[in-house]
Amino acid sequence: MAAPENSKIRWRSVCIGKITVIVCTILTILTQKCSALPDFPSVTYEMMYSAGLDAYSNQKWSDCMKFMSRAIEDYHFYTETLAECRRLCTKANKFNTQKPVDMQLAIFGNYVYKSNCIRKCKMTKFKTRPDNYSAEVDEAFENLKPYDYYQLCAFKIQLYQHAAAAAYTFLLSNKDNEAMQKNIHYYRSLPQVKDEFFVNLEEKPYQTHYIRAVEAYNREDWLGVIESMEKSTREYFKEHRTCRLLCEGKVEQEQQLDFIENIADYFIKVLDCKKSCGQKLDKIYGQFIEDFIAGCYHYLQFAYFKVGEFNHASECAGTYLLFKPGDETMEANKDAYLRLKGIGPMSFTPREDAQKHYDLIAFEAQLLKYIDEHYMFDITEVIDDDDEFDDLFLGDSADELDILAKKKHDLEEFERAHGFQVFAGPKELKGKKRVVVDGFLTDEQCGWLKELANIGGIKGDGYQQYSTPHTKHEMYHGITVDKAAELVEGAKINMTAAELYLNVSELMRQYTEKYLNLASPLYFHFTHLVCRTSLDDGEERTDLSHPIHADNCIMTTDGKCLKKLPAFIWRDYTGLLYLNDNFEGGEFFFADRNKSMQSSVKPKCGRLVSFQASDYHGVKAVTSGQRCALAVWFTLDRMYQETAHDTAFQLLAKLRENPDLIGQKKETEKDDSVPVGKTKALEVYDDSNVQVIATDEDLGGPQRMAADGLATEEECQELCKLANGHGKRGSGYRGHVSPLSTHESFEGLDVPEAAELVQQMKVGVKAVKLYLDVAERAKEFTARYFGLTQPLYFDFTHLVCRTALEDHKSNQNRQRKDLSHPIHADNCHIQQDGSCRKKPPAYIQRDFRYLFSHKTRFWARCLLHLPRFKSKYTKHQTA
Ligand SMILES: O=C(O)CCC(=O)C(=O)O
Ligand SMILES: [Fe+2]
Repeated sequence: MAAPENSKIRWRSVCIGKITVIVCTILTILTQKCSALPDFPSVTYEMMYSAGLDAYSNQKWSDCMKFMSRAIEDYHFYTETLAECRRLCTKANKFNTQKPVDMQLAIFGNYVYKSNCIRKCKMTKFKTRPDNYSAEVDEAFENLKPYDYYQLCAFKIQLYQHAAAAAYTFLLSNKDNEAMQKNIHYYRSLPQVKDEFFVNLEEKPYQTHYIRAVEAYNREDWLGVIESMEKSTREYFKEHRTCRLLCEGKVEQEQQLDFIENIADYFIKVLDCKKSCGQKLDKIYGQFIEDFIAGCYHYLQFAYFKVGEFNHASECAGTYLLFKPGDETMEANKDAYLRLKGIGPMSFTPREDAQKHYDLIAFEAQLLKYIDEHYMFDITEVIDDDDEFDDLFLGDSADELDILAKKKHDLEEFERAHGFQVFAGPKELKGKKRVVVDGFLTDEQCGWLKELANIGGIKGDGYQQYSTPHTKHEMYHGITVDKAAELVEGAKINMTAAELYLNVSELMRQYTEKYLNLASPLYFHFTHLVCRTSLDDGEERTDLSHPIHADNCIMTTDGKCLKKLPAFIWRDYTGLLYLNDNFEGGEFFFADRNKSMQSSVKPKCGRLVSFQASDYHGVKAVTSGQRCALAVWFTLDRMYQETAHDTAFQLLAKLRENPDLIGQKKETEKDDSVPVGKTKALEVYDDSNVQVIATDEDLGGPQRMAADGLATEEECQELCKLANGHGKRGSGYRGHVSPLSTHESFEGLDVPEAAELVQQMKVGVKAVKLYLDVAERAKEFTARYFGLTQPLYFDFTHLVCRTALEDHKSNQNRQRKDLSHPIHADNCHIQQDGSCRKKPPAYIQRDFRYLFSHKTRFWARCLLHLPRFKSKYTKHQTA
């Protein structure tokens, strides 16, 4: 059998730089004089541990033992004293929080006072002792590492009793440590090692008493049980308090945070630590005991019963039930006690200390649950914070309650007027702000919309033009509301169907807004009538029609909802209106962050389901037939509202006024409106030399990109020639020669000016066509790169050159401190506080901007100030 070894074979010095010098001096003192700690108040467990490690590596076994045991002793002294100071100061309050001018002020005032109290206490107890320990050393002590060294050093000098006890102590806290298991085994095999050598040197009083109580119980010594178990519970609460107080230590802070955020983050870490106290303490012989403290009262009630002290027995039964409500055995005992004389319901009032302990743990658990569900550890993570704001701002004054009642009444009126019936709410659907309402469409209306989708639907789910975007077993096709209006214009569908599409989506919007009781309006972000058609009817499938996802964030593998692009982070609510039920599968369902199903909704004609876009949801496989739905995503941000409704509305109004126009438009013209992503121009890029050289990450912000190769060298030269030869000074800046920097002149040529040049025969048509082509390329590439499914429009196109002025060509020029173009945004005015106001005279309609650049040999930098595009975002993450 192998001789004992240190559980961590590789030696790693934990010598702490700053203190090594001191340690060397102390070493000498300590090795000579192992006197009581107060003689050396400034010698800390950290120093002694370090000295012990030195002794260990120098094979000074006896010194190693001495230092390790002194280190352990000091660690106990230090932590107990620290807990004691914190305990003594818990009640140190100076400011009255009962009648405060400002509650927060009073609370923090008291913290200042408490902090002083703790500092004074530490000064008194620790005197000049340093109060700075490395997290690494503290962790070693928490894990009883010093016992590991101690056992090996003791073994080396054949102090088996010490070695066995230390090894055993270490093992109780490190059950899976194989090296120590082997050591214990070895020690046990030695003839000189007796069973009683294996003692737990870290046994706490509550554990000692508990063990005694159980032994007494086994002997049926009921008085013995009572005596020891009473002590055990008292000591347990004490130990628990100490453990919790020790959690109020230093916390590593990864980020620089605001005051309140800092406090909250700190508090959560402390709370997490406190929660672990139960796990840490509820152990006997290193074995975790479920419901430890409740179990103590079980023993007690039984022992009291045995000695005929029924009042105490009832009290302990009541205390047990506090921790384990509804426990059958104890309820039966309770019934039996109640039949005894002198025992009434009040006899079961839980013990005061137990009740206090319970209340604290329960409240902390509640807080932690809240934190778990709502706290944004990562600010990119989505939380359901709307309710909290509602809660915060909605007091319970009579006025506010009146408003609420009125809103509820309005909603009910709205439902009645339209014949809507709420089928399920938050309770059934297992999530707030979720609702299923029936009665939005008649069967006939569902038929029209379904037909509309089948006549005019475009392949894909509205975001990608693949016919099978989510599963290869189903085909998707859909139509937007503006396209539906175009179908009317092309005499492909009748007006009624398109009007219905427009109107029912508006009704969905209104209902969702009312149901959610929103203070600000909801806007359409994307409206899509979409069908999923099973491609292999009746086949066994394990996949989903739509995998679990959220509509406005990226679901991470650990279930977080990251509000980051490319998700549609501006989407706030989703409404799905179903059109049919004559298919198999296709149930909609809500899921939790572990992807477990919470509730499901069976689609049927006229059934609406509305929910928060951050809720996880999915669609079960459509195993046969076709499932159609009108899906609408709403946003609270007007900036993101789609134009499709306005376009459809206007076109339908025009067609109603001039029915002759219906069927007039030629097919070919219509083809231009195929969503971006499928145009010919774009397909060209698939094999072109365009290369994205920087993405949003490289460029430090979302929706940014830089690409090379959109024009060839010759094309660039050609464009520069056009700009240099014909650009107008100050073009675009009311003729100011140097509008942006006095060190540069600025020439530009917009598209009409370029066209005019052709007319005047100043330049050839080829050069201007190139100008237009390059602009078009950049526009298409932009749209494709950002996955836009609606066209971008040119707002302004400008071919410009900035030329360093002659006088600044010298060295002086290189030292210029100004910018060629001061920092600005293209569609808003930057305010002093850094925010950007989207208000005229800024070009608020501009959404994307592209610049083409070419450095010439001269001191000029030519730019094709490309379109400042107008767009609407209609991109979707692939679920
Ligand atoms: O059709 C449905 O029931 C849900 C579709 C969906 O979740 C989506 O398109 O994002
Ligand atoms: Fe969805």
